[in-house]
Amino acid sequence: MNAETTMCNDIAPLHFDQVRFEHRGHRLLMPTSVSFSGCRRTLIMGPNGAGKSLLMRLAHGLLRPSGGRIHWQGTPPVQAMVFQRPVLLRRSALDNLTYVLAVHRVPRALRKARALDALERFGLAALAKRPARVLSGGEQQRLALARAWLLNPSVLFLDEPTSALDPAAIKAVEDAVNAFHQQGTRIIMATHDLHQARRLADDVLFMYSGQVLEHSPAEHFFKAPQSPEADAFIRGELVW
Ligand SMILES: Nc1ncnc2c1ncn2[C@@H]1O[C@H](COP(=O)(O)OP(=O)(O)OP(=O)(O)O)[C@@H](O)[C@H]1O
Repeated sequence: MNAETTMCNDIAPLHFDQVRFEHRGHRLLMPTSVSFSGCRRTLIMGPNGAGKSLLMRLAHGLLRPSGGRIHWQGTPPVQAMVFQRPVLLRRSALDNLTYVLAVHRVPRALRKARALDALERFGLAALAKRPARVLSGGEQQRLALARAWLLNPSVLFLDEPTSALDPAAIKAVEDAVNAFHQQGTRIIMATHDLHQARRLADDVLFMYSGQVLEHSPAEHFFKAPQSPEADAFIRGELVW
């Protein structure tokens, strides 16, 4: 067993046990039981409105379930989340990163060097002084990833992080996702981009209309989906 496998096995599994979510009388997530373990790249797929973001927000603790139980089997790991539209402070790219380090009580003397190092890693060194909010969509997303990188998360949630990006920016984000994975981070990422899922997924969780219809290894999912909805989705015939 290599060091990476050992490290990943140390990340607590996350279990959903009959978790449901309702809002104003509408059941948006049907009772769902799924688990996330190891350091796999799990891609949550499904058409618009299927409940992908909802599931991720519940998993990351941003929403409370209406019923059922979400629990980490062991010590809850360090987690970070990257959103479709990054939420950045009205400060420079560099200051967005030093701010996070300050919040996490990293000694002041170390902050700038660490932040510059993260900017460099994500190809943003030349933009360090630029206001974060004027960066392009792809640059903002890389800045959000750099910010997550500073936290050294064991679990990284990404909610459709490339949906507004051009092909080069998509590749940069996917390379970053793989860099996290290679350092031993469990990836849980929502997308409706089939090509992206084929490139990245170790396993696929397919959602449709507030239900998880399948959770299977990527190879199985793409070759032999178990539900007619997933089959239609893979053939590009299921839009919502
Ligand atoms: N916090 C919330 N409160 C009330 N309704 C919500 C909440 N979050 C999501 N919804 C609703 O739940 C349904 C599922 O939304 P969700 O954003 O999870 O879908 P999705 O699969 O991520 O879709 P998309 O691919 O379009 O982003 C939608 O009908 C949405 O309007």
